[in-house]
Amino acid sequence: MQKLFDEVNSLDKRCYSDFYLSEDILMEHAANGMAQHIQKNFNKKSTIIIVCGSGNNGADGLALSRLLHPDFNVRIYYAKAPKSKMAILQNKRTKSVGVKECSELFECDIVVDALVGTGFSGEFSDELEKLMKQINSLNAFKIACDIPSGINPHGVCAKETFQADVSLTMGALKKSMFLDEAKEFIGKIEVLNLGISRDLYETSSNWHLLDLDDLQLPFRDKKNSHKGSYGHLAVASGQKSGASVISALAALRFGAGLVTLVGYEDEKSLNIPHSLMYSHGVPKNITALACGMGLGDAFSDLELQNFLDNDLPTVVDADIFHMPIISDILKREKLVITPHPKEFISLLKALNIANISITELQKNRFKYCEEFCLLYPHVILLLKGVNVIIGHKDSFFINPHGTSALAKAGSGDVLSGLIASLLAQGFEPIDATINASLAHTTLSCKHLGADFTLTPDDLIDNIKML
Ligand SMILES: NC(=O)C1=CN([C@@H]2O[C@H](COP(=O)(O)OP(=O)(O)OC[C@H]3O[C@@H](n4cnc5c(N)ncnc54)[C@H](OP(=O)(O)O)[C@@H]3O)[C@@H](O)[C@H]2O)[C@H](O)CC1
Ligand SMILES: [K+]
Repeated sequence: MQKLFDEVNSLDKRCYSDFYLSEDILMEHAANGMAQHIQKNFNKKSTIIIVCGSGNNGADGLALSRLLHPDFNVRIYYAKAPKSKMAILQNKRTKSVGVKECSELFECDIVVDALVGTGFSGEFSDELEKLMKQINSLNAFKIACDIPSGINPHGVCAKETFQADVSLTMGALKKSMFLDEAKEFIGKIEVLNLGISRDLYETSSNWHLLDLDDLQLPFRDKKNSHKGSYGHLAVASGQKSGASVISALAALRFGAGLVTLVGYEDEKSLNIPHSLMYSHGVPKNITALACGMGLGDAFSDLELQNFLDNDLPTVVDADIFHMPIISDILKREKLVITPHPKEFISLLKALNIANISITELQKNRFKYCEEFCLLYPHVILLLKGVNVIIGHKDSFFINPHGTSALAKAGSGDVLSGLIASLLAQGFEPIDATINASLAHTTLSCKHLGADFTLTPDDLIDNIKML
């Protein structure tokens, strides 16, 4: 798990005041980190264009050029004249060692984007937008200095943002790198050391990035056990029963001792897989509930109330977010909700938190998750997206490991099944949500076929490879 920050200016300032480091020392380490990355991964004599802007991001690029010259064939492209104190100083140093500039872009091995970093605001001028298009069209390997130019600290991406293969970011991870919109531009991420260990550079943070190896799987340590030792999950099975079957099968494979579909259809007409139970009411020894997937209007209000008439850990998803009963459900303890953006905006509207479009939500995912969790501190929120956000009270976790392979009907049903399975097995709701989300993305990474071929059945099948 790694810490995430809104901004790192205050962390830099702490280095000056508490550790007696100067801006120059920090910048030299930033540039040296980038130089080491290039020296490790590319042949000497590779041709490198460093596109520099007027602020300290440009200054980082200028310092990098000095460190790589003359071992590499470096050219500076001045997109804007050096303006900040450090950019002017670095430019003098660069010129004094004889780094050459270029007035036009050309095909090269590496292009480094040091046009603008965390100081970006507004939009690019037409001229810079055209330049960025040109840079993006180069075949060169693309390295973003700190953050791709065009992503601002609030995560809003410019119309033409640098498309990095790798972002070499200074000191600590910034939250803006993990907005869904940024996923297209950010590439791989490496954090560079600024002359002090990352542990000392970083302060505390309520936001964390989940690593795949944070995953904790169910562990069967009891030798003298039976199916009841691992929980009994009830899944509401409604109009589109396939969704509940997917959830139930995922839950069973992920370790729940017993999974029962609860519905009011004729069992024989449904063709239920033989590993699942089917019941017209909630069995007595249930340890967790899952509700909403494919539910439609199959349950009467009374049937739904009966299903939920207990204080068991519960995960709700899909159709339930559009039903009036959601406001009662949100009063439950041990509740996990897993909306996708469209469901979340409908929920925010129903709860009078905000009346916003999906675009507005996607640009401000962090803010709206925080607002919801402040008002519903007992609920675990999992907001779906390419970078999943999990929130509880004032703690937030981002799972960035999802891929477009998961963009398929039924993926969400698998996720709710995984969460429900861990709830049934006794995991705390926040741990169930984090671990199920990590397992879900790990399952998609284990898929051997092309990404477009992944189905919910593959995900369930892959659970045995965890
Ligand atoms: N710990 C660290 O993160 C460290 C980071 N360092 C590097 O410093 C930058 C941040 O430097 P800063 O000078 O604050 O900001 P930038 O260089 O990113 O941006 C400011 C310049 O960008 C120009 N700008 C802003 N918006 C636009 C725009 N829409 N179009 C064009 N240009 C824009 C602005 O120009 P003006 O003419 O408007 O003034 C500024 O000149 C950080 O990202 C790191 O790379 C240090 O190395 C220390 C450690
Ligand atoms: K940049």
